[in-house]
Amino acid sequence: MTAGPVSDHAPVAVLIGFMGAGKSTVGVALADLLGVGFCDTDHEIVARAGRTVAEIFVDEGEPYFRQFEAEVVADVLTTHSGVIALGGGAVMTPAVRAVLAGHRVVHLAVSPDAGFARVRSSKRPLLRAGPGTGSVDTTPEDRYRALLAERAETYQRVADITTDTTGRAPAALADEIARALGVLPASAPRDEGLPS
Ligand SMILES: Nc1ncnc2c1ncn2[C@@H]1O[C@H](COP(=O)(O)OP(=O)(O)O)[C@@H](O)[C@H]1O
Ligand SMILES: O=C(O)C1=C[C@@H](OP(=O)(O)O)[C@@H](O)[C@H](O)C1
Ligand SMILES: [Mg+2]
Repeated sequence: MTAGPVSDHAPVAVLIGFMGAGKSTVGVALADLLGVGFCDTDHEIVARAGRTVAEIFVDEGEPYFRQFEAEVVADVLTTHSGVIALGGGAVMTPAVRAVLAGHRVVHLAVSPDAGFARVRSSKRPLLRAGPGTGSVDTTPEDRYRALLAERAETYQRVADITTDTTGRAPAALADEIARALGVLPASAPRDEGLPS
């Protein structure tokens, strides 16, 4: 992936990574820290479709969701200059990887144990069994672990920066990402305890 933004209006950062890594949560913290807007592509999909992500998966199937998602990602990358959080599967679509070229892409990683603990009670369709969702022969935890293992290399390859979120607070992660991107506002407090 090429380093550096593709245009003056490019988003400050695009967060990728698996379900439960904290993209939506850390994205809000990072946008607040930088005083910029935040866009979550899943929220944008829900707003445009008038249905939840789970409803789209069940009613239309995953390929339809991925096509819709790719269109929304391509759109917000050209219109949104703040922080963007993608859904966990977005970068598995080749068209999404293509439009991410030249953007500042940050991979939020998470261990399988910590990530699954964060999402086990949620409504994420790929962790449920049924039409358009996961296999009925496996548990949600099996599906979580298998999908994470399947996607890990792609997240790593697409990102400019990777940070492990396991056991770390969203605010600390936002601070670290802003520093890594070199976009921390001048007024932000410096790290405490560093030698002067
Ligand atoms: N760094 C973190 N530490 C602990 N819990 C977190 C952290 N980041 C997110 N969470 C929690 O994990 C769940 C999933 O977070 P979310 O931001 O929706 O992840 P993603 O968008 O990557 O799927 C939420 O309940 C959120 O509060
Ligand atoms: O990993 C995935 O394929 C998905 C992740 C979800 O977003 P989060 O990663 O924000 O949970 C959401 O887009 C959908 O349920 C599919
Ligand atoms: Mg999310």
